[in-house]
Amino acid sequence: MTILDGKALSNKIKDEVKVEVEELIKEKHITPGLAVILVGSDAASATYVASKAKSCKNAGIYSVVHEMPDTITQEELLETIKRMNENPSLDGILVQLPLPKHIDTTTVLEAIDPLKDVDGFHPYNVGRMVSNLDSFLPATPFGVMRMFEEYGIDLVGKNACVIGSSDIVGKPMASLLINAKATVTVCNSRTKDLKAQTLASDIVIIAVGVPHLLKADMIKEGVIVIDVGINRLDTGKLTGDADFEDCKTKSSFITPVPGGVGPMTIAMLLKNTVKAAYLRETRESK
Ligand SMILES: Nc1nc(=O)c2c([nH]1)NC[C@@H]1CN(c3ccc(C(=O)N[C@@H](CCC(=O)O)C(=O)O)cc3)C=[N+]21
Repeated sequence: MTILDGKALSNKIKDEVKVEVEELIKEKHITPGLAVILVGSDAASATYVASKAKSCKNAGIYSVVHEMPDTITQEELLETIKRMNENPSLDGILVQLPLPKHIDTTTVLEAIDPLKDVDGFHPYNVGRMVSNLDSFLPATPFGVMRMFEEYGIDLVGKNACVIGSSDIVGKPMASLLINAKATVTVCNSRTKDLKAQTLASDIVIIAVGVPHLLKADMIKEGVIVIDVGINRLDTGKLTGDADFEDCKTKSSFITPVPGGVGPMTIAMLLKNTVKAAYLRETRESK
């Protein structure tokens, strides 16, 4: 059994990004810039945003966190995005999710310039991703794919089960696996026999937000378990959607929580920001 060490791998990627940023500065005189919009005062969101800002700073990426109260109107938010779209020194724009209920998330995400869409949530990038064209890839599934690559995990012909069909994780994850020639099943809360699906799978990727949903009796010997869940228990401890101690007894590879997929998400966001900075000249000639 091998633990997929997302923490260590994310540090390696962050070092790569640092070098890429130095090159951009030296050769093109561009310092990559990321704008993060944070609406409201959710504690978890604020923590993630602070962590993103810190990682940017360490990598030499300029970042601004634009905080807005949850009383803001949708129009004010759209106006802010428009200004950021037009600001040439901001290469990436990220609107931290979830947004307050009175704001329509789709409208907001569609307002971001697709060439600055470092989250890869704009329909333009979603469409390109599904069509296997070059695009910004959503950071979490992108990070999972990078983990497979680094640990030499071959996806061709594998049965992969994605549990959870969100726009942010499940759907893009399924797309990337399909493009990698895996055979993909996507399950959701209405799936009739989840255990039948997981037992038939070589790879199980779970992203549902239910602590310890995946147990050893649901997986076959030698399975690869990717746990995207991050749940804070009453004790304050973080735990995943898989019962790690139980599932590891049958897994060939498994990600821990914390220290698995989470840190990869931030590393791939930095990668996407560098990619956006390389597009700066393309944007300006449009
Ligand atoms: N527009 C947008 N883009 C996002 O990418 C986005 C978002 N909204 N909203 C919230 C989710 C969540 N997310 C995480 C990033 C890092 C960790 C991470 O680094 N987790 C650490 C632990 C962190 C801790 O100790 O709390 C770990 O798993 O080891 C987790 C979760 C990005 N998200």
